[in-house]
Parts: sequence; C-alpha cells; structure tokens
Amino acid sequence: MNAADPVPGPRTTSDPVPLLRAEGLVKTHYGEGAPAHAVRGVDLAVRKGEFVAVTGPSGAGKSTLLHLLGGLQRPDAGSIWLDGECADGYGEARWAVERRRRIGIVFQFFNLVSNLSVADNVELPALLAGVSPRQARAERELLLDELGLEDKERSMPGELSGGEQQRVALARALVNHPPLLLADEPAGSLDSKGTREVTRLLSRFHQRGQTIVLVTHDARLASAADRVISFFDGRIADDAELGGAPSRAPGISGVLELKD
Ligand SMILES: Nc1ncnc2c1ncn2[C@@H]1O[C@H](COP(=O)(O)OP(=O)(O)OP(=O)(O)O)[C@@H](O)[C@H]1O
Repeated sequence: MNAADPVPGPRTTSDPVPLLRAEGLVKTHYGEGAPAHAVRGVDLAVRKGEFVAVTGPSGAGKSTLLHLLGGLQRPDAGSIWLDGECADGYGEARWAVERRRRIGIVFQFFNLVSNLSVADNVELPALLAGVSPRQARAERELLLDELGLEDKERSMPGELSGGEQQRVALARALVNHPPLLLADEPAGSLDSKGTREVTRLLSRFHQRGQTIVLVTHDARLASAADRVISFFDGRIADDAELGGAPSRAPGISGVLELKD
C-alpha cells in the first residue's frame, strides 16, 4: 500500500457516500390522455440513518419518485446509486434482489398475500432471500413480538384490522434488515389510531438507525421525519431539516449530515 493511500477502516456516519443518491431523474407516464410529466429532474441524496418525508399535493409525482428509487419503475433519464453503486445497469431481476436485500417497501394497501398466514407472509421474503427456515422463523418471531402481533401469527391477513395488516407489512419489509425502507402512504388507508401506530413504529425503527424515505400526505406522519422534502409538479420545491434548519433553494437537494 502506498503511504498516501487512505487507511482502510469501517465507514462512519460522516462517510460521504450516501445510502441512496439520485441525479437528474426524469419520468413521464404515457397513458390514455396527455403525457404526465411526473418527475422532471430530481437530484437527491439520503444519508444512512436519515428519516426523509416527501410531501406534496396529489399528482405531484411523489409515488412515481418512490417507485423509481425502489426500481419498480425505470427513469427516462437520470441515475440512481445504492450505497455508492450505480444502478443504471440493473435489470428487473437485479432490482428484485435488491428489494429483498437492501430495500424494504411498504405500500398504502399492505400488499400481503391473502391466502398465507401472518407468519408465512413475514417469513416469505426471508426464505426467498436464502435464509434458513429456522432463521426465518426466529426473525419473524422477533419482529411480530416487537410489533405487538405475537398472538396473530396464525391469522390470515383478512382477519386483521387495517392497522394490524400494516404492521405485518412493516414486518415483511424489515425481515431481511434492509438498510433502506421506502414507504408509500403507509397510513393512507388507516384511521387516526392506525396512523398513530405507524408513526410510532417508524419513529422507533428510525431511532435505532433505520434509514427511511416516506411519501405521505399526512402532516403528523411527516412530522416524525427529520427532513421534509416538498414535492411540487415533479420537482423538489423545498428540502428542509425539521427543527429549524433553513430550507434549501428550490430544486436543489443537498446532503444532510447525520446527527450523532
Ligand atoms: N402508470 C401511470 N400511467 C399514467 N399516468 C400515471 C401513472 N402513474 C402516475 N401517473 C400520473 O403521473 C402523475 C404523478 O402521479 P403520482 O402518483 O406519482 O403522484 P403523487 O404525488 O404520488 O399523487 P398522490 O398523492 O395522489 O398519490 C399524475 O398526473 C398521475 O396521474
């Protein structure tokens, strides 16, 4: 090793490589009517441990942005990096692998497999990721305990309340310990009690270091985040750290340093 080379060592929270980075993202949907310019040039960097809420009016392009970040849709232009690795060359299969290993996703309508029990719903992504059945069971037990669902393991999703189903969806998304959790209106179909539950759980996972990008209309849910991005007409209109930090210039999204 050359004396000038940096000393190798573990990454720290001040590491400049963001967990997620997007540059110049553009996505237009072509449907029945006029083309919808959903995402019109988004630059974004999310550091490890951040909890970022993306808010904005209906049709602003928030869900499209989240779908691009999770590889569920492909951008027309722009690039995404996962932990410093460019995802431009990823095909469907590779993104599916990343969604099992590195990216957990929670949607508004839970996306549970209706004919599998709660336990099987949570274990399935772990088994698909190649974890042993024993380990998958242990992870499932731990998470369902944590989420207060230990007595619902044998239930079918249709027998649960909306809030309980969303907790199962959260367990499913987190069972493989993904560094990044993407959540698209996770409380969108819940009543205020369910919304409080989801808010509390996201905050708790965040406090333990989980990186979260959350799309929501709900101000209470957004206030659990430590950074709020206002999305308008396919662009970032404002990007602010909660707690009084000055907001950023429209259209520019910087990298925030992690708090200790
Ligand atoms: N698959 C699609 N085909 C055609 N148009 C689409 C498609 N998905 C989204 N759109 C359009 O793209 C625009 C952005 O939609 P998107 O769902 O990303 O917005 P949003 O901010 O998440 O809205 P909401 O808060 O209502 O969910 C809208 O005009 C929408 O109608």
